[in-house]
Amino acid sequence: MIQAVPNIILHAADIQKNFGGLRALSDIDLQIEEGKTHAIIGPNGAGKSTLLNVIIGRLPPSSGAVIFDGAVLTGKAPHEINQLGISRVFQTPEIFPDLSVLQNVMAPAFARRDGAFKANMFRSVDSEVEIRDEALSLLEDIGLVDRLDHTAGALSRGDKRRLELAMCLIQRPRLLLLDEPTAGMSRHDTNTTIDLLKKIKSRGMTKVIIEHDMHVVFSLADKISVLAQGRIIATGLPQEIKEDPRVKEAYLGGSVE
Ligand SMILES: Nc1ncnc2c1ncn2[C@@H]1O[C@H](COP(=O)(O)OP(=O)(O)OP(=O)(O)O)[C@@H](O)[C@H]1O
Repeated sequence: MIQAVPNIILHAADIQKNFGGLRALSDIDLQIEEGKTHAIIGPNGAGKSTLLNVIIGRLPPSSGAVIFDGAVLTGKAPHEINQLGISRVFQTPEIFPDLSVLQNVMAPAFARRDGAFKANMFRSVDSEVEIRDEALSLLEDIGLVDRLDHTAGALSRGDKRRLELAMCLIQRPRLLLLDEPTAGMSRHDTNTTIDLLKKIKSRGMTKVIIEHDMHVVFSLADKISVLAQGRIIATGLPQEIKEDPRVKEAYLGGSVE
């Protein structure tokens, strides 16, 4: 067991990741403060998704370690990392397409309660009043409560993404990782999602968010790290990042306003 640093819930320490001859991540040292929203930004191919995949155990680092609340995650399977309290919203939503919207949100709550999914989990669904109420409240938050009995597979891509977010939230993770949570959404849906993520923040959940949309980043982030060519070139408060010449250069004239 490694000593937990106060307020730091996650520490990716000295991470390198190689794909054959390509070094995708170099000398990564990322510290995430509990209860905060930490955005990771950077140009295409900078290594953002690779870093997220290393954190959630989908990719082993070539060297270095990821520490969550004093426990080393490196070497653990993704489901073990999930059980420790880390959830991730994917770029491509991972939902149960044949189940209803409500059943999709309730399913992870049964897993949370029982420690595993069960084949008969919906048999006594009506007696699971608390789980149902929690799911309905989340569906209200994401604006899907009027479609709770629709088949999830028939939802639009943006709605599927918000559904997946509700499926993560009902697990009550301590750390939520969001990989471009508003990609492909209309401006209206993006703003609904920003409002929802602000609401979660008031509940004290820690979030790491990868995002290209600077409106989303600057609406939500307490802290921002900038990745370029596999290295963190800057970490700071949003205003510091906006004014950092290294960041402007990494975007090659692109705007971080
Ligand atoms: N499984 C893989 N095998 C080989 N190379 C990979 C693999 N995954 C990513 N890469 C390479 O690693 C580098 C970082 O990719 P990554 O997807 O992490 O970047 P990103 O910052 O998430 O990009 P984007 O913003 O476009 O999603 C890129 O050069 C990419 O081609």
